[in-house]
Amino acid sequence: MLKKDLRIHFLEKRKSAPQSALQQVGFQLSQHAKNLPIWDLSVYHIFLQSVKKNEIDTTAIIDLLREENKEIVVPKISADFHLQHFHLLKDTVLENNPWGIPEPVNGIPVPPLKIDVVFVPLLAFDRKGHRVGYGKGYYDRFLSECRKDCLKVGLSLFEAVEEISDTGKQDIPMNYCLTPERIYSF
Ligand SMILES: Nc1nc2c(c(=O)[nH]1)N(C=O)[C@@H](CNc1ccc(C(=O)N[C@@H](CCC(=O)O)C(=O)O)cc1)CN2
Ligand SMILES: Nc1ncnc2c1ncn2[C@@H]1O[C@H](COP(=O)(O)OP(=O)(O)OP(=O)(O)O)[C@@H](O)[C@H]1O
Repeated sequence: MLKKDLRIHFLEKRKSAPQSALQQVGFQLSQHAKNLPIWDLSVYHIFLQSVKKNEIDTTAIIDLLREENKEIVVPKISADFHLQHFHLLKDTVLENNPWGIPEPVNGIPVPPLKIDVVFVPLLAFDRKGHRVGYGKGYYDRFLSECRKDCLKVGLSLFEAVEEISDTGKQDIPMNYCLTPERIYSF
């Protein structure tokens, strides 16, 4: 299937998920995350839920990262479809952007090369670990700035589709995807 069709289909499907389910899924994914071989590292990047867009609630994963004493980094939209990245500290002030995504108001940027693990927001993914996001290329660009050995863990409400047919050179595949049902390794 084509990315644009998958995007439409799964955005629509996500609209009907109640907030309680998004919280429940977040908890299930955090339980799966405990079983991934990713815990010997230091710097973990995670997105903050947009309630408005019915995204997965990532609070349980953030709590897990805090328990494990990991450095936590979150994204902020910058110019030209680029992201900047800031530490999430206890006193970090967050403000919702126009898409309902909480973002740090300020901070010292963390270079992508310092990041060891990225939890990636997904609309859909396939059996090879390719992904579909909102289609603005924010994560495509960001992941291309990370180290080759940076681990990429997709978080998805829905199970894998058979194949995304229009993947290209700039698409960086995931190492793992977590869904409510299972862990996919690629
Ligand atoms: N929670 C969360 N944070 C994230 C992402 C995400 O998917 N989830 N991102 C993943 O990429 C980046 C932000 N990506 C975005 C991608 C698309 C649009 C977007 O649809 N913009 C529309 C305007 C829609 C409107 O006006 O309401 C547009 O530009 O046309 C916004 C943010 C970084 N932070
Ligand atoms: N590394 C890159 N540098 C510049 N442009 C890029 C890069 N990667 C992807 N793009 C562009 O970004 C746009 C969106 O790509 P794509 O359709 O793969 O979206 P997506 O992966 O669903 O989106 P996202 O990265 O926002 O989650 C495309 O027009 C693509 O050409």
